[in-house]
Amino acid sequence: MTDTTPSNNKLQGKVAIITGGASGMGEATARHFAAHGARAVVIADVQDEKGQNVAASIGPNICTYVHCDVSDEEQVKTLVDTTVNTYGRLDIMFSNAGVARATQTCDQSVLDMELSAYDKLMAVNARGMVACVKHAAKAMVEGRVRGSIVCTTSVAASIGCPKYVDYVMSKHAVLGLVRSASLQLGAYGIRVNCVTPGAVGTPLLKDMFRCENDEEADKVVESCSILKGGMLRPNNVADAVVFLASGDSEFVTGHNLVVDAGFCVKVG
Ligand SMILES: NC(=O)c1ccc[n+]([C@@H]2O[C@H](COP(=O)([O-])OP(=O)(O)OC[C@H]3O[C@@H](n4cnc5c(N)ncnc54)[C@H](O)[C@@H]3O)[C@@H](O)[C@H]2O)c1
Repeated sequence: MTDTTPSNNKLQGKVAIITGGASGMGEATARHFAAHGARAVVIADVQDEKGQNVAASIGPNICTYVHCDVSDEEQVKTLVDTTVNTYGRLDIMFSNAGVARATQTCDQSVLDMELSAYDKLMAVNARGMVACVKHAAKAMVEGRVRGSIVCTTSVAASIGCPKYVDYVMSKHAVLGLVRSASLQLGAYGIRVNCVTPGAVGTPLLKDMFRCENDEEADKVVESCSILKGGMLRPNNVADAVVFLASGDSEFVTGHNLVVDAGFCVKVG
């Protein structure tokens, strides 16, 4: 008989990697994973001091920080190999690292697109994502783990924008990756899903919308929300990632879980 008792330990004993875990939604998810009983949470990021502080605050017995630039496949492979060597397996990959733009001077509209900036952004947001899915999946197949891979895309994957063409393209690419990978990895019992956050007041959003402070970021978040009476925060996205990472979504794969306070309904 299925146990229907609600559980706060949805990830008991699991080993997880979170890219972009030093900040924003990755950081919130690292805290949620630990609170849900994960045995090991490995934060991978390029912001070393921030990442080390987050890991220390969660607790060194559960959480560790590893420097990993996801645009470098070797670093991603080393991250996954080290995790498996240390903890014996990999159950969850939350591939979440991303950047809003690669240059401060250009908004990347079609007519003034800087292709060198496009290359840099795609190297993180698209190439980095596929490197994480590839190496996590290989470790899960080799370890015979029916794991869960979750990728962060964006509402930008479902709309066109007057600027940030490279960002919009990179997030469309994540949807294609998740759909193809879920099809190919289903044979091994590995699930691949994505989470689509709406506007959330993180450093990335502040950079994209050139917000000077939290109040300006909150205004952007509010203007993107049709659900009033609250503000979409990193924790709300982390709740969705816990669902996709845990047995609660045992037969969910190839899915795009939208957590956007209604933004997509409004625009589209
Ligand atoms: N904030 C939003 O409104 C929003 C909306 C939709 C989607 N997203 C997506 O959510 C994800 C998380 O972003 P966030 O909003 O929490 O922003 P954030 O800036 O707080 O976190 C992003 C993290 O990714 C890390 N990172 C950047 N480049 C990296 C690299 N090459 N290798 C490893 N780590 C790298 C950063 O150092 C940072 O810690 C991103 O993929 C972003 O595109 C954000």
